[in-house]
Amino acid sequence: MRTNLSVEEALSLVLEEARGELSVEELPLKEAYGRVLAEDLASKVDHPDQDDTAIDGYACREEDTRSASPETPVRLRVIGEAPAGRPFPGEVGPGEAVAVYTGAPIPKGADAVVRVEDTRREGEHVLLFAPANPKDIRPKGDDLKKGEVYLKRGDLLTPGRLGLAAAMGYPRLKVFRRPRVGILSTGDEVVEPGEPLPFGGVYNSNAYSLWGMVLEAGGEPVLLGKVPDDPEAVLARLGEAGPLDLLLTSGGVSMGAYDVVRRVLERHGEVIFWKVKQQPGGPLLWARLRGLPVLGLPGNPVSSMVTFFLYGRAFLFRLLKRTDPPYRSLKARALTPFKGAKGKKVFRRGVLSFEEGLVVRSTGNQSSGVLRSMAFGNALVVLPPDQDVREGEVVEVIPLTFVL
Ligand SMILES: Nc1nc2c(c(=O)[nH]1)N[C@H]1C(S)=C(S)[C@@H](COP(=O)(O)OP(=O)(O)OC[C@H]3O[C@@H](n4cnc5c(N)ncnc54)[C@H](O)[C@@H]3O)O[C@H]1N2
Ligand code: MOO
Ligand SMILES: [Mg+2]
Repeated sequence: MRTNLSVEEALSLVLEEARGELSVEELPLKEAYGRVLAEDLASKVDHPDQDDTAIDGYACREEDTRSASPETPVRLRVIGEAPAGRPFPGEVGPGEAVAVYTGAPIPKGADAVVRVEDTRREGEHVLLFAPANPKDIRPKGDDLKKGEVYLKRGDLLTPGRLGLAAAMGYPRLKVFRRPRVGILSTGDEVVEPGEPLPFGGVYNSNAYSLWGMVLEAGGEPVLLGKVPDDPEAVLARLGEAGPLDLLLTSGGVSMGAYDVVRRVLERHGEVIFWKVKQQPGGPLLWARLRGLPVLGLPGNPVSSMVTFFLYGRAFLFRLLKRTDPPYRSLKARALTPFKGAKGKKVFRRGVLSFEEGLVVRSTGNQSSGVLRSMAFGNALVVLPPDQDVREGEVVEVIPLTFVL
């Protein structure tokens, strides 16, 4: 077992275990939203499928219209119209125009369009008060070229990408199965919300914060309930869990005599590392139990969320072969001081906003037991070991919200 690792060493040991191949399922577009593509997608079509007009107006020959102005309008004969989806069957000759509507194919013979606002219709004719512009023609394949790959295996299906898959002609998509992530809460004092709270009890918040974080990361959370600080109970509950790709436990990984998770994993599994030089989340544990990767999250509510975000989420991204990184670092100006810690990388919670540049403020009380910092913070403020940040200094921040 390794111990007292840096964040970077710990992360690389976690990612090493994300080796499995997730099976693939094929889903209709709507159900594929928020899932991860398991195949590259080449467009089945050109879009537009021929040159079309970007504006409502008149398609004509640009050379006929060069002298058009409000004082010297050009008069063309209107020989027909082309609404979107109904191409004009004939050809535009000199001195002629076809009324076209946004998205309609450009009629043969025309090479420019004048916008309807710059014209006046007079029966069979139209007066042009400005020259027609070739730039208002969208060339064939401007958006999509048939055969070109626009979506890749590992791409998260965001709203724009789901629309893109539809635009390319796909009614169904092959996506990776969502990894099943067990969430086991430990602690004699932990009580489910809704039950009466005994003296010294605490409602089980970790299971629900983690439920949301697992979903957000593309996993399928499986609540395994709560077990007391008893090794037999922990093992028995795991035996009932069904197949999992990752197990999250919360609590029981620190130094206490009742910190049972660590002892169970030492005895019945293999602990890969325990303790990372970070705060919160210092007692984090990473183990294997009968082939199942186990992330032992510290019980404090902030610690369990921050460690899942940094390690569990990254593990799931790797398993899903996601092309987007699990998180991104930005720089922001601190508008409040942030306290570092000796020998540890520190992840404070802050509110990041844009006010003449990116700025970040502390969420207030930074204790690992104060869950409101995660409920109302939107970023982690990263402090290298032994460093405090003063008001006005530039600091590394990791947004907790979705950034591609
Ligand atoms: N002597 C030492 N004591 C502690 C150390 C240390 O290094 N030396 N580390 C501290 C740090 S840092 C953390 S973090 C915690 C981690 O403790 P455990 O993982 O063993 O967790 P527990 O002791 O079971 O619980 C800690 C805390 O969290 C509350 N908790 C637990 N589960 C839940 C839940 N599902 N929902 C809400 N809250 C939960 C629990 O009641 C405790 O208050 O250890 C420090 N101690
Ligand atoms: O690491 Mo503990 O997570 O500081 O409270
Ligand atoms: Mg403990």
